[in-house]
This record gives sequence, structure tokens and C-alpha cells, in this order.
Amino acid sequence: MLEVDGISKAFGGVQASNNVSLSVPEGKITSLIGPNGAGKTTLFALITGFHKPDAGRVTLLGEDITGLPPEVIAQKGMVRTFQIVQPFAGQTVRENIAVGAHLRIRSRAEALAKAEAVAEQVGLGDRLDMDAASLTVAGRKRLEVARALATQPKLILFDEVLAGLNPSEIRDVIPVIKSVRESGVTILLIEHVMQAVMSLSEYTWVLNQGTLIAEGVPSDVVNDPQVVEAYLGKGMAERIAKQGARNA
Ligand SMILES: Nc1ncnc2c1ncn2[C@@H]1O[C@H](COP(=O)(O)OP(=O)(O)OP(=O)(O)O)[C@@H](O)[C@H]1O
Repeated sequence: MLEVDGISKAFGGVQASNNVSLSVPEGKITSLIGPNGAGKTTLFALITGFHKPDAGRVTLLGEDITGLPPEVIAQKGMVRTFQIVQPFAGQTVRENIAVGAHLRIRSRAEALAKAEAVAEQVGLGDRLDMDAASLTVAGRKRLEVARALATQPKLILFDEVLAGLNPSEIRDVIPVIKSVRESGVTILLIEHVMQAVMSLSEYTWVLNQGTLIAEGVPSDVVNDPQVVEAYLGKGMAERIAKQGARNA
């Protein structure tokens, strides 16, 4: 559905994305993991038109979308969410979600109706008239999912939608993400919460210093010594393996 082919981007001396290629299959939840600063958010920004790549190509549903602006890419059916959720202050939850709906719906009444339906889907149905700025962190995360969903996308890129939530909030939001997929939307997510990566995603790519270092089924990938090393620092994977052997 989405093909990323040899994408590179440097910021000054930092190679934030280094010849990255991946292929996101339709109808699944897949994920992108890696330590802080690995280049995950940059890759999302490159895919969705917020940054222009220095090299490489992005293809959505067979169409080359490299370098197109975010709103054009959203029209074509791909949207991203942001790590820091910034609701439009002074506007209700309903109005905030309607902003997303207006991508495809002109009429105000219809956009507000769409917002209500989406709010129900993400569990905000009882907070429609609340000022969006007064939502809890978990509520803001649901709002971010709702705004993306209201654009009627085919593919959503979720950037750390579970970050900052406590374990019980995470347990509440995971079914919302699953329901998005069940409604026919393909999902690629960046996530640090490993439990969620394991339970939600069927396939994962691992970035480190802008480069893909591993890919596969999450339960296999997290045991890959190169991945352990990327997370824990050089030499650590070897020490853990030796310790495991000693304790065996
Ligand atoms: N606009 C920018 N200008 C300069 N450097 C940037 C810019 N955006 C990202 N970088 C650098 O690119 C590298 C990758 O950053 P990025 O935010 O993509 O990593 P990440 O994997 O999403 O990290 P995290 O998990 O902490 O969010 C970092 O070294 C970062 O400092």
C-alpha cells in the first residue's frame, strides 16, 4: 500500500534518515521502533510531506507522492498524528474533530455529524461539548486519533499515541487502535511501549541512527542482538547473552 524506497534526509551534519526502504501492507497494523533520536518521527514527516527527502521515493497506492505537501497527501488518503497533541483551544471536542472532517466534507452540519460519529468510535462520545483544551492526556490522545480518522483515511501513521499514558489508559486505548484497523484503515505506528508493539503489530521495522537495522515479527525482532545493542548500548547485548549462558 505504501512503498518507501531509499529515503534519505540530513539536517546539517545529522543523517536523520539514511537510505530507508520499507513496504507497508494494506489492512494490517505494522510498527516502527528504535531508540530515542533514531529517526522515526523524521521518517513519518518525510512520508507524509512535512519534510522533503534529499533522495528516495514514496509511493502510495501505486502513485508517486514524493515531495507533495501534507494536505495533498491527506487528500490521497494518508495522514499522520503528532506526539504532542495540541487541540484548538476554545473549541469543543466536536469542533476539533470536525476540522479533520472538513478535508472531505464542505457542509458544516455534515462535518459536525461526522465528528460525532468518529467521537463515538474513539470513546469521546460523552465529551463532545467539552472544551478540547480541558481533556486529560488520555482524552487528548483519543482526540488526536479522532481528528485523523475524521479525514476518512486509508492509512494512518500514529506517532507514539500511547506515550504519557498510564498502564490502565494504555489498556483502554489499545482497543481503539484495533477498532480503527477493523474499520478498514491500515496503520503504521511508532511506539515505545513494547507491550503494545507486541500485542498490536504484526510486523515491525527497527531504526537506529537513521538506518534500518532489523525487521520482522516483533517477538523475533526484540531478541535480535543488534536491536538489543541499539537500545542498550554497545557491548550490552553480548554481556546479557553471556550472563544468560552463565545462569542457564
Ligand atoms: N528539523 C530538524 N532539524 C535538525 N535536526 C533534526 C530535525 N528533526 C530531527 N532532527 C534530528 O534527527 C535525528 C532523528 O530525530 P527524530 O525525532 O526523527 O528521532 P525519533 O526516533 O523520532 O526520536 P524520539 O523517539 O526521541 O521521538 C535526531 O538526531 C534529531 O535531533
